[in-house]
Amino acid sequence: MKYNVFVDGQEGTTGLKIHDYLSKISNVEVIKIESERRKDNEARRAIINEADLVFLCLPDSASKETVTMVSNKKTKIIDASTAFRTNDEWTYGLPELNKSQRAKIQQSSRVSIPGCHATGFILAIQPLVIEGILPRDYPASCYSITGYSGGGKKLISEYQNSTREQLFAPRQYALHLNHKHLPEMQLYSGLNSAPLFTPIVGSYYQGLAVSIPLFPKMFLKHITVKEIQELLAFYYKDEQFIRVMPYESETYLEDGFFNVMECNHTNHLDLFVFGHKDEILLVSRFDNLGKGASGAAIQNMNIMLGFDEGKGLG
Ligand SMILES: NC(=O)C1=CN([C@@H]2O[C@H](COP(=O)(O)OP(=O)(O)OC[C@H]3O[C@@H](n4cnc5c(N)ncnc54)[C@H](OP(=O)(O)O)[C@@H]3O)[C@@H](O)[C@H]2O)C=CC1
Ligand SMILES: CC(=O)N[C@@H](CCC(=O)OP(=O)(O)O)C(=O)O
Repeated sequence: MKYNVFVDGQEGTTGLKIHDYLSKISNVEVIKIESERRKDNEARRAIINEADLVFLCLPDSASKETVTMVSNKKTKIIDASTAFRTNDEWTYGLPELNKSQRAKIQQSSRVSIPGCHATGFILAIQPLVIEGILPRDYPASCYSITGYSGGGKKLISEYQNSTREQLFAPRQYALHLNHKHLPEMQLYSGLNSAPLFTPIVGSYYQGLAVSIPLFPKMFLKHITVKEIQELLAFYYKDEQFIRVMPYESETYLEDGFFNVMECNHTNHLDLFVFGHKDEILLVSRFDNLGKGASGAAIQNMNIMLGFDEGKGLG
């Protein structure tokens, strides 16, 4: 059986990458809209209601409007925007979140893809909350380094068409401490409040690493840094896309430097545990366009349509 799949936002960064993945999956038929009609609501409404599954790769406001156009009860939606991630009528598309999330995704017809920074934070921290190591009122913080493709066509164009010297240096942003991923970071980490989060964009296309400092003296239980690594490795042992690196992760550094681009062009997320008895640094590394967006969208599609979860992602 072939499924009709439509990508709304087909010419955007996330949409183009989803098309790349779809081209490797035989049992989907990709329906496209003529380029000049891609913002024509009547054309979009018709095609959306013809499709078995639609990816929305649009700004939040356009996603919200588009969802109101769906009248075919059989049409499944996967939304890449921030619009529905904490909406309880939608399922959070992070299959590795806990033992029941995959089944929820499979049964759902409305799935929201997690934010890229949020993916890295939640997957690193929530096992420690669930296992009663981190108190729910832990004052968490994290910073994230991302390639500029995370900002979509506009930021890509700024980086690729400007010679402004300041673009060569890493740039912090969201310094009002109100980044749009905070609500989902709080809700799905299990913490009582959102972390203090500072993202940094660098002068490279793709690749992301979220770093989370932890202070064991604030833990609820005594646990060594090596045991934290073992706990994460056990928690994710059956997950094909999550790799928990051995504790002596320094061997994965290059002359002492971390390579933020190592997971690029894959759907993998690598988790590292650095530190010693008084200070721990968790780092999750992945491709912002892979597990951080389009790869995650395909993984969710595979679950929703009953395909092998890694189909097209290899
Ligand atoms: N880039 C990334 O790493 C990630 C992005 N996301 C999210 O995915 C969504 C898409 O992001 P991204 O691909 O980066 O963004 P882009 O800006 O690269 O692409 C957005 C696309 O949406 C189209 N579009 C905008 N408004 C409308 C509308 N009203 N009707 C139809 N099409 C419209 C644009 O058209 P046009 O071609 O005319 O510009 C463009 O093709 C966003 O919500 C973003 O936050 C999520 C995770 C990561
Ligand atoms: C460099 C840059 O601007 N990155 C974006 C990446 C996140 C993104 O696209 O947001 P959603 O996943 O929520 O859609 C940001 O931090 O806002």
